[in-house]
Amino acid sequence: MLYAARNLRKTYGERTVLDIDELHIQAGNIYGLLGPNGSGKSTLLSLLAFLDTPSSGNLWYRGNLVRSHPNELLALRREVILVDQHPILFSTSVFKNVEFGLKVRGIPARQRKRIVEESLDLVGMRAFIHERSHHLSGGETQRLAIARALACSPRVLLFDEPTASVDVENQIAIENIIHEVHQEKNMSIILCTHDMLQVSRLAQETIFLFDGRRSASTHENIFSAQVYEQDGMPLAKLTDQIAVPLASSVQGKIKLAIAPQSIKLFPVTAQAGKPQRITGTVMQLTREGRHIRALVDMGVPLSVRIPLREFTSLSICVGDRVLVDCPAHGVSILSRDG
Ligand SMILES: Nc1ncnc2c1ncn2[C@@H]1O[C@H](COP(=O)(O)OP(=O)(O)OP(=O)(O)O)[C@@H](O)[C@H]1O
Repeated sequence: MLYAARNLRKTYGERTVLDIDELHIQAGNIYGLLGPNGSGKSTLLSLLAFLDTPSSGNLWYRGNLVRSHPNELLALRREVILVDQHPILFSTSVFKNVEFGLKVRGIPARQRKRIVEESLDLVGMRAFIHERSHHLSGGETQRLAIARALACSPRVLLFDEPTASVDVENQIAIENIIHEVHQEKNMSIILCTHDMLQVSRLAQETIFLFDGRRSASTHENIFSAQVYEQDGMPLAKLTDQIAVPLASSVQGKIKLAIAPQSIKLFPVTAQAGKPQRITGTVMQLTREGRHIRALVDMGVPLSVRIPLREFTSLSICVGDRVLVDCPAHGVSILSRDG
């Protein structure tokens, strides 16, 4: 077991922002860490990277209880490296940025040069070795940060939204790097992201956080909504134009999740029939095993999971207008006072 945690809490003043009863993370896997904004993902990553200590509860790393003694934490930080979404680089050369961690570890100069070159090769950045790091683009900066982490041969790599601020080309490059590092070096990886598709492409396991707590199921399509009644039926208003039906009657503001597999799409020529059907545009279609994941823009983005056979008979393409049906049984209320 790589990590285990019990009753792990982080509080700021009166506010508990992370409250994890139980967590087990196996070595050698890629874990996707998902959750809406403010759900505690970065807080959990900081604890797992030993950059912060919990307010209460226990964390074990490779079977040993983690204590908040500075020297012990320092030793653990050599095994676990967090690649931040906005890496802080020294305003020197790419070479010196990657070399720094090796110098700190007392690696001799000739060996350092070889390791820096190999690490830059791994991320396709060897040609930038003498560039000033502050001249790099967002994607190159992220790849340099990965090379800097890899140079130190960590046992565990943690990524905080590695592709959030990069273009598609760099996103593909970074996903390939993560995949190769995992395959070739058998490194354990925890990847915090908002991108469900990225998780399905890269991760074997998923951890989902909601309001600082672990959630048993992976909620997607999370919205804040105002509940109202129409003809005695409870509806949740997502935007001025969009409302979805609820299975139970509640009042006020709520936070809800719409299960992607419950949503039905129809060609826009089909009769709308029910008033809750909404129109949207298909923005992206991706194969996920025996399913197709469709990203539909209906004013707000909606992720839809369609069995392959059903999708084939639908014959919809990217750019098509579709009718969207979100049945009440697929809408779960996550919290009141949304
Ligand atoms: N140093 C801090 N002091 C006070 N509150 C904090 C501090 N750091 C984080 N928080 C709060 O803890 C909660 C969880 O934050 P965290 O950054 O872990 O969420 P997240 O899931 O990573 O969000 P995002 O997806 O937006 O990055 C937030 O409400 C945040 O405001």
